[in-house]
Amino acid sequence: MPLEFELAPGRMIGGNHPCFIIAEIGQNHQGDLEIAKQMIKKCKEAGADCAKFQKSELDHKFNKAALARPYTSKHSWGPTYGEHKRHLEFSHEQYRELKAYAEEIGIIFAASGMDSAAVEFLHELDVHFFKVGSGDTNNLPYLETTAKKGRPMLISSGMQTLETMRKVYNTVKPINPNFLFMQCTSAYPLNPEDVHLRCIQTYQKEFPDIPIGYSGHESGIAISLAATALGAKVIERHVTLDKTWKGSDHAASLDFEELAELIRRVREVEAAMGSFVKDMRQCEIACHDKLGKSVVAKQDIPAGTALTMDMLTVKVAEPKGFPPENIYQLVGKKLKRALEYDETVTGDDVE
Ligand SMILES: CC(=O)N[C@H](C=O)[C@@H](O)[C@H](O)[C@H](O)COP(=O)(O)O
Ligand SMILES: C=C(OP(=O)(O)O)C(=O)O
Repeated sequence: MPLEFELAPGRMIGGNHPCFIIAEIGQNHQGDLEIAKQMIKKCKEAGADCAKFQKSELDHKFNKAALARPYTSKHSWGPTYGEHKRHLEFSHEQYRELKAYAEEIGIIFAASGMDSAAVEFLHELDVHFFKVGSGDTNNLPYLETTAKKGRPMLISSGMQTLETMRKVYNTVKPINPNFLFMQCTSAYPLNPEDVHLRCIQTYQKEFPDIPIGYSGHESGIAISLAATALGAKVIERHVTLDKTWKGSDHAASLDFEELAELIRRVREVEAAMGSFVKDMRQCEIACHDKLGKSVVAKQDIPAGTALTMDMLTVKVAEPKGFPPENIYQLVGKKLKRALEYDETVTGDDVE
């Protein structure tokens, strides 16, 4: 059985617990603390379980040459990648303020630690769990030190192979049993044909003792709902105040109306998943009473006749009678009483 575990105080995930919805603010705050707070508030109002950021310690996440790389994209906040990232990076003090604000308005605060130093800071910050972004999923030393902190881990899987995910499982599992994998394809925005929802099922088969989630970078909500129907226990989606703003992730994000709609629909899909057992449901009885069919006489049939199929038909009948799924059991049975054309046949009418 897939594991259930407590992701945050009082909030279990996995099993039949409600899907945990992470609104990924990421770096869509444009480097502006007030925008970040406004977004946390909107995450809460939309009904998300968690508002999430990305914390990097830039000298740990990137080497010097990567920081010096020119970044000429229209989404760039500086001439080099380092300057771009520095513009988007909140300080420790600002993180403390954001976490306090999230707690004040009653939404779980989280951030992915984008390198081991960031994880160290988030651990000090006392986040409830660690999100491992796809960039660190094959970073085995990072996984080991993060797992040893003893907090639950949500491990994304963009840019990875199944072989690598097996290594990740074998690295984390012996240290920390409370983790899950999230299907993810790291492209922004993500085309439907690149989503590969079936990998959710691959993970469920390969790693049957952990819950599976979905981190999506597509547009719209349909694919995340399908992921829920396939059993995703955590859904993470980027959110934005404006999809047209500068920044690599805005176009692949949900606005807050879409986020609210996603959450409503996720709850609807969860309610609809129901039982593996097929049966007539209580709520179907009224329809069955009105439109359920019975066996009726296709002709006048004298008492004592041995029934044949050509004497019988199936109709919505009053009163209800013999169930059509058992009609062949009537063949050869003797009638105890005469039946008129169109009369309901009941079990009591035959010997
Ligand atoms: C793989 C990964 O980390 N992906 C993150 C999570 O989805 C993204 O938010 C990136 O941080 C973002 O797309 C980077 O954009 P730029 O390079 O413009 O800062
Ligand atoms: C990169 C991240 O997530 P994902 O890989 O799930 O998109 C993240 O959480 O920072």
